[in-house]
Amino acid sequence: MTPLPQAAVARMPVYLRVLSQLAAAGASRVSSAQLADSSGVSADVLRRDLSGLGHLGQRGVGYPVEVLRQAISQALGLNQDQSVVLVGAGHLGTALAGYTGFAERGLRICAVVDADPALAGTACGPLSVQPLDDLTTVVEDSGARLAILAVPAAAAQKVADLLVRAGVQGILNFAAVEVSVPPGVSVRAVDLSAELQLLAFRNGTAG
Ligand SMILES: NC(=O)c1ccc[n+]([C@@H]2O[C@H](COP(=O)([O-])OP(=O)(O)OC[C@H]3O[C@@H](n4cnc5c(N)ncnc54)[C@H](O)[C@@H]3O)[C@@H](O)[C@H]2O)c1
Repeated sequence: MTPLPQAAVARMPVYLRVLSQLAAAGASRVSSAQLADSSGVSADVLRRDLSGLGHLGQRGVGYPVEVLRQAISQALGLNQDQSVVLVGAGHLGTALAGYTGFAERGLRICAVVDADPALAGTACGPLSVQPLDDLTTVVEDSGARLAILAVPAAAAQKVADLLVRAGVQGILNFAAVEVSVPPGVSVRAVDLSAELQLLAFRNGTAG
């Protein structure tokens, strides 16, 4: 099967979330119109995206919810749990470590690392904080290929470098600074302030 286009991959988690909600509500089939509507895309875009997964839908009958959910999970590599190392056990890190919703999406925070010696060995969600000196071993031993950066901006690049050297290939960066990574490693930045500013602008509430 040809690889999915990047734009389609970016929309897959949204389809997956809607399908999970439908499955939880007991639905066994969904029409492309309904799935498209709930996902905020056009039916054409949805059909094109899902055609990359094989022939799963039937005209007039729709898609089988569970089969489609499995196919998307497999395409995203989520049918086997993805281990994620979390760096930074502060306010944000603690909230993320305690979030139970990751597991439902095939993601598992397997370790929490922090530079503050006072935090080493303390609880962060269900995990115990490990010292920064152990970061390389933690990544190597867990086999984690994903990491979350929840450290101050000033520390982000240094931690990203350590993570990449240890084998991490994807970083979700919450720090308000751009981090550079070598080719083959991906970074996605989360900036809630920017999202809120965008909403304020769109709603005309800015100024
Ligand atoms: N993107 C967003 O929308 C968003 C929202 C909230 C916070 N943030 C950012 O997330 C980061 C964390 O925020 P917070 O409120 O949890 O801060 P915090 O100060 O509560 O926690 C930061 C933690 O990082 C640890 N740390 C510092 N240097 C480190 C290093 N080199 N290696 C490992 N750990 C290190 C500290 O010991 C501390 O426990 C900050 O950069 C903040 O600006 C972003």
